[in-house]
Amino acid sequence: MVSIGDYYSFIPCAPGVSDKSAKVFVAGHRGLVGSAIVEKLKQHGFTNLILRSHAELDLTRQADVEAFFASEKPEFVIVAAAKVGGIHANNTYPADFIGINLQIQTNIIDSAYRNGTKKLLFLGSSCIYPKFAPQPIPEDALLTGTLEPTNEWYAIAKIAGIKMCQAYRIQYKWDAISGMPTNLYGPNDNFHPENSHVLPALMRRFHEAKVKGLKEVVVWGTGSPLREFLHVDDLADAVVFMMEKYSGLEHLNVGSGKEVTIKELAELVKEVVGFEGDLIWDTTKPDGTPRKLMDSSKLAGLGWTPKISLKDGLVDTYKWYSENVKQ
Ligand SMILES: NC(=O)C1=CN([C@@H]2O[C@H](COP(=O)(O)OP(=O)(O)OC[C@H]3O[C@@H](n4cnc5c(N)ncnc54)[C@H](OP(=O)(O)O)[C@@H]3O)[C@@H](O)[C@H]2O)C=CC1
Ligand SMILES: C[C@H]1O[C@H](OP(=O)(O)OP(=O)(O)OC[C@H]2O[C@@H](n3cnc4c(=O)[nH]c(N)nc43)[C@H](O)[C@@H]2O)[C@@H](O)[C@@H](O)C1=O
Repeated sequence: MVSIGDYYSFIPCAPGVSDKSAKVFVAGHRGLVGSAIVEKLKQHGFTNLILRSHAELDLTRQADVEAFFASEKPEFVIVAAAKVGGIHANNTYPADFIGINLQIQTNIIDSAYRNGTKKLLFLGSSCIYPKFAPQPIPEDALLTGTLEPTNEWYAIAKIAGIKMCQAYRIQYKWDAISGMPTNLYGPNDNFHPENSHVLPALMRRFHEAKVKGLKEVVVWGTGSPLREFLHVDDLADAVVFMMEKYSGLEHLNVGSGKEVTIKELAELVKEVVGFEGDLIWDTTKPDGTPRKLMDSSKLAGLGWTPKISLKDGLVDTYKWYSENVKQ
């Protein structure tokens, strides 16, 4: 039997982004993901990138976004702008995480469709899946169970983004696709002490402890949760790959396929940074989802695989941090 997904996965003459002079709008180009995508597009020879900083274009403002699309008419759009943060930020600012993300993605997706964009890629996150999803998590685990409470607001916004792309594909035969990255890291990450994700938070904390000669560093939770990490250059590579090769109703998982416990991650970051003191576990802080390893075999089946190991990626990120972040 042909499912609705199979039927609408094919749009006649759905264009991939192959013309290197095509106008490509990367929303959020100064962030971790957006900056890596811009570099990757340049490496692939794209010459006509449309970029706006947050100060130049506030994507939560519907009228401004509509005016921008009406005047620029980008042919391809990659949505890497969002309100993003780690477990503490998600848990502390639920209104921002649901409200800002719904506004940004809705404004961009609708304006892109109405102004003739040929293809749009929306980025979600592995937190869209139920807290106790089967592992590794297949795409069809979406909406099969209760979400992790620390990030349900953000997850609901991201699920709405996937569904909006699907609805526009079904109703308008428009080529909107979605990619769900696992936990990302790399140059240009957010190293805020409380609001960032675990990897940049620990890199900064270990680095500062090394510089100050401290004997101990506090790490949140029990250390037992498992996380899958992907270097942002691999994610950027997958994004360009999907823009060129994928046109389908279903969102695609983008992961490394490798998981570590937070304790193992902390030991690895400690080693790369060269901090020699002890780890103290603050179990008053939440662990979040116990495990979220994604099944990325659909993307692998199309021919994409990650290349950067966690160790190499950490060394690369710490080099960038040492050279670029004010001490
Ligand atoms: N980092 C991760 O581990 C993961 C990220 N993702 C997804 O990847 C995407 C990018 O995340 P990431 O690069 O990490 O996030 P960042 O916070 O590094 O970058 C987000 C970018 O969006 C911009 N932005 C935010 N709000 C607005 C606004 N109202 N108007 C214009 N620009 C705005 C930010 O600009 P400014 O800083 O000036 O506000 C920033 O440049 C998101 O969709 C996220 O959900 C998915 C899985 C994991
Ligand atoms: C990408 C993903 O990121 C978020 O989910 P998360 O994976 O739980 O994110 P996290 O990186 O903040 O934490 C991972 C683990 O690490 C532990 N942990 C230890 N020490 C620190 C620490 O110092 N900071 C942080 N942030 N976590 C720490 C922490 O307690 C947790 O067990 C979502 O909200 C959502 O944004 C999303 O989609």
